[in-house]
Amino acid sequence: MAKKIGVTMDVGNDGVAVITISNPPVNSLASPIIAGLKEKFRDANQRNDVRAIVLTGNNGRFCGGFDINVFQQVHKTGDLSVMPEVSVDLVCNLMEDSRKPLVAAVEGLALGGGLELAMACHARVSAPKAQLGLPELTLGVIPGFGGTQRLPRLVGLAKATDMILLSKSISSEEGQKLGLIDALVPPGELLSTSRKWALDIADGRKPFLRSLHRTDKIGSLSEARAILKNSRQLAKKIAPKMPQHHAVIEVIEEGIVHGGYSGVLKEAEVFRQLVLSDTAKGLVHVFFAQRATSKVPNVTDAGLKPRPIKKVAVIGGGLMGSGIATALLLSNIRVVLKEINPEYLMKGIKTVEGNIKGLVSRGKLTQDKAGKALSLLKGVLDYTEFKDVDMVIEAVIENIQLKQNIFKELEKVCPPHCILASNTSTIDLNVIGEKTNSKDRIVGAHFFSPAHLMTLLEIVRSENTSPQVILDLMAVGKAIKKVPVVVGNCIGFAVNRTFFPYTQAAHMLANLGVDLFRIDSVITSFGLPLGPFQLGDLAGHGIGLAVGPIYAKVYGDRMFRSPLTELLLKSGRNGKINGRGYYIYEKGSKPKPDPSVLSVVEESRKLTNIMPGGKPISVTDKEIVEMILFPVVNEACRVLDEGVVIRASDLDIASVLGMSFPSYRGGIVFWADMIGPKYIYERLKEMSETYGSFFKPSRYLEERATKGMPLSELKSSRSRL
Ligand SMILES: CC(=O)CC(=O)SCCNC(=O)CCNC(=O)[C@H](O)C(C)(C)COP(=O)(O)OP(=O)(O)OC[C@H]1O[C@@H](n2cnc3c(N)ncnc32)[C@H](O)[C@@H]1OP(=O)(O)O
Ligand SMILES: NC(=O)C1=CN([C@@H]2O[C@H](COP(=O)(O)OP(=O)(O)OC[C@H]3O[C@@H](n4cnc5c(N)ncnc54)[C@H](O)[C@@H]3O)[C@@H](O)[C@H]2O)C=CC1
Repeated sequence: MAKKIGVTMDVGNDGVAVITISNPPVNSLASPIIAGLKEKFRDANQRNDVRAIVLTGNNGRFCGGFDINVFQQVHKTGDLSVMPEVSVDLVCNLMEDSRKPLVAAVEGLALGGGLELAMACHARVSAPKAQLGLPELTLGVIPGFGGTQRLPRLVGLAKATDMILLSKSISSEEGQKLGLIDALVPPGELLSTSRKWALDIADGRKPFLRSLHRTDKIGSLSEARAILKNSRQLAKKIAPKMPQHHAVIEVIEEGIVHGGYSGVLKEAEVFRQLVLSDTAKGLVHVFFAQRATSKVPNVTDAGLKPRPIKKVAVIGGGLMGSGIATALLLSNIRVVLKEINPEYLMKGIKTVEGNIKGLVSRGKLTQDKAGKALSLLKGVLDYTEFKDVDMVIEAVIENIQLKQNIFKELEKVCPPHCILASNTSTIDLNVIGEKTNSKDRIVGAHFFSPAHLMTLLEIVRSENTSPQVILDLMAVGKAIKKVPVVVGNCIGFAVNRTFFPYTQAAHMLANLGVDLFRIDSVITSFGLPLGPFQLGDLAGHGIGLAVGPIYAKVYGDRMFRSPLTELLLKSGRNGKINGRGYYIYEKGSKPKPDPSVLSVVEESRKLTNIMPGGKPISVTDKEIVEMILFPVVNEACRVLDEGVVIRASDLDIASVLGMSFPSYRGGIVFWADMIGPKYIYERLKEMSETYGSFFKPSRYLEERATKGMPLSELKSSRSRL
């Protein structure tokens, strides 16, 4: 069915014009909608039969803000002229300064430009539980329709800066307490109350308030400056590298010092500058990339419906199993947790309890909800309870034979509809299911540690996995608040495979004589939360040593074999787990670089003997970034070439959510395309000539560089999906 897009105006016998935005699904402010609003407001202001105006949105949603597709259009073309003039022309002149009173009738959500339109009205009536907020900073821009000026004037400066900097939404109930919402009424009374309110203003029974002209909530200049000082500190802490967080405070300050209208003008200017920033390009890409993961060809378009998953068995209550169980319980899914003996079972259950209590103590979960979640957990030592489970997620140790035996057993004890998922991080799913006749219901459910907090869920599909099973797992993933990304079956799947050169490149640099703490610091300055050495400490070096040979078996032609991990373990350093790795870990303090580890590095350097002429190489910070991340891009190219992901943006989202690649750089492939395949290819070629085949550019990269094509443009030839 065609989407009904437009703005309508109905004038009632009471003299109230109801202007309604229709642009499914969220009534975003696309250019025709903005043009329609201008036309209708002009019309309503001119018509003699209109005494007052109500603005609302169709289908229970007021408005989800400016159309983000327009940002993407600007990013593609660099042409800002497609951005309509809204802030002064529509919001100030036609709406706020209108002689006829205007009331916003809010339902569902008023976000970004949506809330900004509502704030330009002379009163706001809302249905309960509407979501109100200015999330523009998450897109690399600032509120651009006057929100930086009107929100502080309606809710106070401290609350407004908090909401804007943290992109935090509030409910209409909280909005009413703060003064953002004037009346809260049941949905059925929304329009009638709003009409009456508008007429009350017209007849002088209620005040005609223009938000931009208000000063009652701003306080004195010195009070405002103190709040803004705190906001600057907050911005520095939460977003040191984001231009929009710092810019928005300047814009708010302009309005405080020189008045709201001056603030609006500065806001418009800064907004247009930020739209073109690389940060906005990256974040807008991530917004759409995340939503695109919901569309899986031959699965989500196959006319299938997800089956209900009410009871799930998790096998293994170790690090991953306990985290997965936690995530399921928190979304009200019954969990059977199986372990091998009572001691390990108790440990697993205690870990789940600890995870849930941690959320309560951090204020993220109420005691009631925690109790409810834990009541859904049952620990077991055999398969009796498996007779009516809808899904099993196996999370035992990474051992092929053990997993094969478990899946053979599962086939016997689980009902025929039950999904059989493995959380393996490296083993081929075909190998895991080799001894079964249930290959169509075997699937990878690859969570990231800590599984109850990390949002990525890689759904690994073998050539036998049925579309229904994929769809069901996607639905469960969403229900437990993960972002499911469907990927193909290969060693390391999409994320671990793409990033296996990350640690190896860091080891190579350390063996070439570069200080490992400098490498970590350069990589964190680039935007990853941890450098490769600290990340290794966190995962534990035992794991690194165990998976090394698995990768070597398939990707051995492009591996750097570093003795560093083995030497580190020999010297009693397993990372954070035992308090010592490259860093020293003490309770209550930040990890400290351990200078004594340098003797281990020296030993490794002697064994590899790769320093040219026995002398450490000299590299710039930029070269460090390139030597570590270009091999990752190179492997990403192979992942794209082999069709391990459906689209390049899936790998972007997976790198952001699974590896914490900075979202403001748009993900690994987006970042590489911003730099340009040609440059990356040439640099890798130089590096491979100097340091060997680890850096050898892939065929895909070479082809894209030669043809001048972006890496993200896939040929759909060799898809595994
Ligand atoms: C002038 C300014 O100051 C600048 C702005 O307004 S910038 C925009 C500010 N607004 C926002 O940031 C809100 C962004 N949207 C959201 O957070 C969420 O989509 C939502 C809370 C509104 C709804 O969430 P949801 O119900 O889970 O649906 P969700 O899947 O996210 O979105 C549904 C569809 O609407 C689209 N959509 C949502 N908001 C949109 C927007 N503002 N513009 C364009 N498309 C939008 C999504 O891309 C998605 O499209 P597909 O179905 O084609 O993938
Ligand atoms: N550790 C990590 O960061 C990640 C690990 N994985 C994968 O998850 C799986 C589990 O890893 P971890 O939780 O780290 O291991 P772990 O060693 O912490 O836990 C494994 C648990 O499985 C139990 N177990 C073994 N055999 C069992 C059986 N037959 N029945 C029931 N329980 C059994 C063990 O007693 C142990 O408690 C592995 O396949 C691993 O590759 C996946 C993503 C990340």
